[in-house]
Amino acid sequence: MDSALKIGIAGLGTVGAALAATLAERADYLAELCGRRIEVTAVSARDRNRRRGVDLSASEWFDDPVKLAREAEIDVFVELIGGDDDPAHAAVRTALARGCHVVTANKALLARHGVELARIAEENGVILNFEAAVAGGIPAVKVMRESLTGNRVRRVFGILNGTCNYILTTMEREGISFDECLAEAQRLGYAEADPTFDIGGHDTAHKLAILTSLAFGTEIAADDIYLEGIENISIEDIRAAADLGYRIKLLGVAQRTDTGIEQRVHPTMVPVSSEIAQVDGVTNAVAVEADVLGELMLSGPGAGGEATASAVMGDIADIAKSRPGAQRVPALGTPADRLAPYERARMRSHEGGYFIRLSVEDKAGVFASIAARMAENGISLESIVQRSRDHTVRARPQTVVLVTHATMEAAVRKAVAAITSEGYVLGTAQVIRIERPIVD
Ligand SMILES: NC(=O)c1ccc[n+]([C@@H]2O[C@H](COP(=O)([O-])OP(=O)(O)OC[C@H]3O[C@@H](n4cnc5c(N)ncnc54)[C@H](O)[C@@H]3O)[C@@H](O)[C@H]2O)c1
Ligand SMILES: N[C@@H](CCO)C(=O)O
Ligand code: NA
Repeated sequence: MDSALKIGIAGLGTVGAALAATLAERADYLAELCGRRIEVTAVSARDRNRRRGVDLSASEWFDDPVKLAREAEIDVFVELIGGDDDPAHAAVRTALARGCHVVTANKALLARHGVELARIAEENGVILNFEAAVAGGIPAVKVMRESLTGNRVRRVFGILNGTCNYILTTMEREGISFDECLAEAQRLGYAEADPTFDIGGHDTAHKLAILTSLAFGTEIAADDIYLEGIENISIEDIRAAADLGYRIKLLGVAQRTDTGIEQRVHPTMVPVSSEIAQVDGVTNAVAVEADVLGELMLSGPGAGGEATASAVMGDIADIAKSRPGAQRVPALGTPADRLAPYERARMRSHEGGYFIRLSVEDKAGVFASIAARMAENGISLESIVQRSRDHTVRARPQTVVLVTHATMEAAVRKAVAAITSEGYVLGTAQVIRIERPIVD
């Protein structure tokens, strides 16, 4: 048997503790599979005394993860701290620069510094693996990076945040409030340390930026992704969507257009009959349209300690099995210095269907006025429905729900602004884009 692969784990929270426990529990099995033992020889976390359900007494303790990355006697540095800044950034750079392989689950770090880190890995002939950073336990990175090479991708999209999907599903199924659902997602270990990253869509944007680079061979461009979170999705929206045969999902979508690559994250309506609409709870999905392969959808556990530890363990085992020398394929699929510049398509040019929910005063002419403003902006309507709880009583406010045929984002914005300026709209118009699913 070859000499043991020594690993240092920085971050012993939900994922780090689950990883350490999993590696310990199946040490012999992994040794058999990899031809060498995987030993955790160094660890770092904030609280040395916290109970983590695994015996780490044989590992050297470092209070400073950067010191661990710089000085520990390790072959692989596993970064499970989180955040796009130091110490995670400094620790990963330090480890790569000194010739250690790196495995990370940190999508925020990769979205901001991924190209730089891939370059340092290539310069030093070491491996940078990050399967857990996109869609948790689903093998999405490897598929995009390796299995689809040679295809031209037209669109890649998915449910990339387990916390949001858990909230939306649980609100619909169990009628529990948004805040209660979020608290439960936090308790289950799905949410980020700061959950506004989840519900505000930032976490989905980080993962989308990485997926876009892998899918289109471009630099990672996380800034300025069009972003809307799920904070404003109410149970009324979920019910109105259901009445029309749709479910609401937070999707990250990247697609090639005539003017560049469109990247957007927003609540999206998908037909209830589609495969992606059935992806419930913490489950994630990644869907791809590729020219040789056709259509593909992967789904599976997207967050949580064990699911994420599974992806990290696979990345470590890949390194244990690899022969000395450089990575089989570059971290981002394309060598860092050959990544194409990212050309962003403007969101105003986005074309698709829209769901619009308006709360309006109950007075004569409103319905006709709404229809007229839509027509003036060249928007053709699939349906326009006035929803009133009691048709025998003139109740106010009234709800009007519109579904458009494919139209331009700019036209929808103009029409909604025109309707709002008429003075009969109460509150803010709710606009949710409709996505064509990959498998109906
Ligand atoms: N929880 C999930 O389901 C999940 C899934 C995929 C990816 N991730 C990613 O994995 C990483 C870890 O997530 P988590 O949920 O385990 O987070 P966590 O907050 O539970 O754990 C973070 C760990 O890092 C340690 N840490 C933080 N700052 C430190 C510092 N300055 N020095 C030393 N240690 C420090 C903490 O002590 C803790 O042990 C993040 O990048 C996260 O985005 C998490
Ligand atoms: N907070 C993330 C963890 C997995 O990346 C989520 O809920 O999907
Ligand atoms: Na993954």
